Amino acid sequence: MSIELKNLSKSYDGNTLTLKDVSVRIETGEFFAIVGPSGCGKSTLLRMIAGLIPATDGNVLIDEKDVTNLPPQDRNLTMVFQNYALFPFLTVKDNVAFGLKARKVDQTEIDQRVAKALEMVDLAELGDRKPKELSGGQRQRVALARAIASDAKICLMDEPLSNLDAQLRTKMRAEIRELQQHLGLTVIYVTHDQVEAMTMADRIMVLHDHEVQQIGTPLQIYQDPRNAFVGQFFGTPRMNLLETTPNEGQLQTAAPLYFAKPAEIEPHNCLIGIRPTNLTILTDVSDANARIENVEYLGTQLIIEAAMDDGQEVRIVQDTEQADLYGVNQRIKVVPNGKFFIFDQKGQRIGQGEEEIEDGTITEAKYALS
Ligand SMILES: Nc1ncnc2c1ncn2[C@@H]1O[C@H](COP(=O)(O)OP(=O)(O)OP(=O)(O)O)[C@@H](O)[C@H]1O
Repeated sequence: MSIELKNLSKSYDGNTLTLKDVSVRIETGEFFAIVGPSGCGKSTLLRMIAGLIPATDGNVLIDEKDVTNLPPQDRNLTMVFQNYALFPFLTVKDNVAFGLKARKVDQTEIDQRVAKALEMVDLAELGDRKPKELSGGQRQRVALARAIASDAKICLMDEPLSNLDAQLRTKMRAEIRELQQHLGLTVIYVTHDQVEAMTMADRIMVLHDHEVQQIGTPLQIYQDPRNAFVGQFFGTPRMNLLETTPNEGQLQTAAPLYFAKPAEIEPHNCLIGIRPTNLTILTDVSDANARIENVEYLGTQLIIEAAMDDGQEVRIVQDTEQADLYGVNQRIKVVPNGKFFIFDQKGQRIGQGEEEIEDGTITEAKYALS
C-alpha cells in the first residue's frame, strides 16, 4: 500500500510549528527511513501518519484514500515502538494475538496467524513464556511478530532497535529488512542513527529545523547532499566544513588549502565541505600547513585529527598501512584529494568540485555549480 503526505504540518501549541509542510509519496513495498537529530519531529510525523495525533494542516493518503480524519484502527497499519509495548502478564502467544482478539477475529484464524508469525521471527518454541523470561532481542521479535500477525500492509516503526546492544542491533536490522521484503510491507522507519537509515532504507527523508532537508536514496544523500547539514549528518567521521578567506580569484582556506573555484562564486562567501576520505597528508614538505593532534586506529582506517595553521580543525582518513608515518605534533601538509562541496554561508550547496593530487602536485581540478 502506498502512503502520500501532502503539505503536512504540526503545531502543538497553536503558535510555533514543530513540522512544516512535509510532502512525500512512499510507494508500495518501499522501506522508507525518517532520520534527524533528537527533537526534530520524527516521532511527531510518524504519530500523525498513524493517526495517534491530529495534523494541524495537510493530508495523509493511504492507497490514494484520504485518511487524515480516520482513527488509527481504520488506517490499515501496524506499529512497532522502541519499548516493545508488550503486556508483562500475557504470554508471548497472547501478546501476539492481542490485537486480533480485540478485533474479534475467529479463534482458529488467530491461532494460525500467531503460529506463523512466531515461526517467521524464530520464536515458535517460546510462545508460552512471559516477556520477562526473554532477552531484549527476543522481546523485540515478539513486537515484530505482533505486527506480522496483524496482516496490515503498512508497518510504522519508531526506533525499534534502540534498546538493543550493537551486535543484536546489526542482526535485527538484517532480519527486519528480510521480513519486510518477504511480506512486501511498506515500512516507515524512524531512527536518529544514520548508519541504520543508510543500511536498511530504499529512501531516506532527512528532517532538521522543523523541515525536510532532503529525500533520496542512501547513495544520493551521501554523494549529493543538498546542504551542509545533510553532508555532515551522514558519514563517519563527519564531513569537514572549512571557512574560506578572501583571496583574489582563489578559493582558499587560510591554512592555506586551495580548491578549484567556479568563476561565479565569491570566494569569501562560502564554506568548503570535504569528507575526511577526500583529504590526504603529505609529509616531508617545506610548506606544511597543519599539525597532527590525534591519531586513532579504527580497524582498516586511520583517523587523523589535525589543526590547520589558521586554527580550523580537520579530520583526515588514511590507510592503516601508513600508520608509522604519523605522530602527534608532527608538521604535515593537508591537501584535497577527491570530491568537495561548496556551500554558501547558510549551508546551502552552491557548487562542487574535484581535485586530484599525485606526487604532491594537483593533477586535476574541476568544478561545477549545483
Ligand atoms: N505532546 C507534545 N506536546 C508538546 N510538544 C511536544 C509533544 N510531543 C513532542 N513535542 C515537541 O516536539 C518536538 C519534536 O518532538 P519529537 O518527539 O517528534 O522529536 P523526535 O525527532 O522524535 O525526537 P527524539 O529522536 O528525541 O525521539 C520536540 O521539541 C518536542 O519537545
